[in-house]
Amino acid sequence: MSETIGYLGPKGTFTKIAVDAMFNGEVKKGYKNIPESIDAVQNGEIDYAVVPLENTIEGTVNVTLDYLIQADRVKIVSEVIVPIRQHLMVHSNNKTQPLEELDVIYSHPHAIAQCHAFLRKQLPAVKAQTMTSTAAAAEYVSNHPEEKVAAIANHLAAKEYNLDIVKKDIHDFDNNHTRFVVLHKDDTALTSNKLEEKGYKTSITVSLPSDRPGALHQVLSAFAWRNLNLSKIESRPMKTGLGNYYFFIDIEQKMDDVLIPNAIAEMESLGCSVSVLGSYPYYLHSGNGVTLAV
Ligand SMILES: O=C(O)C(=O)Cc1ccccc1
Repeated sequence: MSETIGYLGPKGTFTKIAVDAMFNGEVKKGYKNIPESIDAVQNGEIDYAVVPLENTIEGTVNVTLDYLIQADRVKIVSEVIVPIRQHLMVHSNNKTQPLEELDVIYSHPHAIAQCHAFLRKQLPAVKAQTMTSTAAAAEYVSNHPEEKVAAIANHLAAKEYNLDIVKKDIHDFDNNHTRFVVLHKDDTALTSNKLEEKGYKTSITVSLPSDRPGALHQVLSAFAWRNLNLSKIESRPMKTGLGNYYFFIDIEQKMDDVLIPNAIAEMESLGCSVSVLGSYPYYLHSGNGVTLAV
């Protein structure tokens, strides 16, 4: 039986680009939001979910990180980094309308944030309003030719919803990439037969004991003296009170039998709670097919 892959839908999202980079002929199912796709893996309704974790311009996708920290029954099994190009698009009936006359520009909050300077400098009077995804914004614009609206989305969404790109590459910084992770119910790493492996990461969460001075320093030294390279450390509120945090940590190395388990044992002996979210290969999507013929 074919496997099912869940993603933030509808068709034409950046998450769908990540899905297509990692998977082939499997069944693909779009969800209205990221938590729904993570729940679907946890319930066994689908086999894998692909979710955005962080972006070079806008940083962490908090909803994904918070959900991953709480979702104890899913593991990260793979990662793909995708180049992101944001374009402004309108219904073809409105392609000659001056952009200053737009009432609303719709998109996903992360996409709006990635184009913040463009919107503020070039279209300061136009309202930016969030939608559940960039493709949902494109779909709305396609269904409302009578409204003075535009969407920020990718070239596939423009194609899928028959929209005209009126301004391309409106993201504020050229180096715009998003890191997507693949979630699964068990921790078997998922390798790609299409992309070249760039390396391996192990992701963990750590919560500190409440009243131990220097605990974070000691946690970091457990990695430092073992020469374990960290590529991300981010704190997120535990939601139990001000000052209580989880730390999400990426170690730039595959889980081994000695170094990482011993670092975890050292942190636990300090009174920390540690859980391993996954040890997985990561890939870079070349952006093939992302060039625009406009
Ligand atoms: O809305 C989308 O297309 C998504 O997949 C979420 C997202 C938004 C902006 C950059 C990367 C991912």
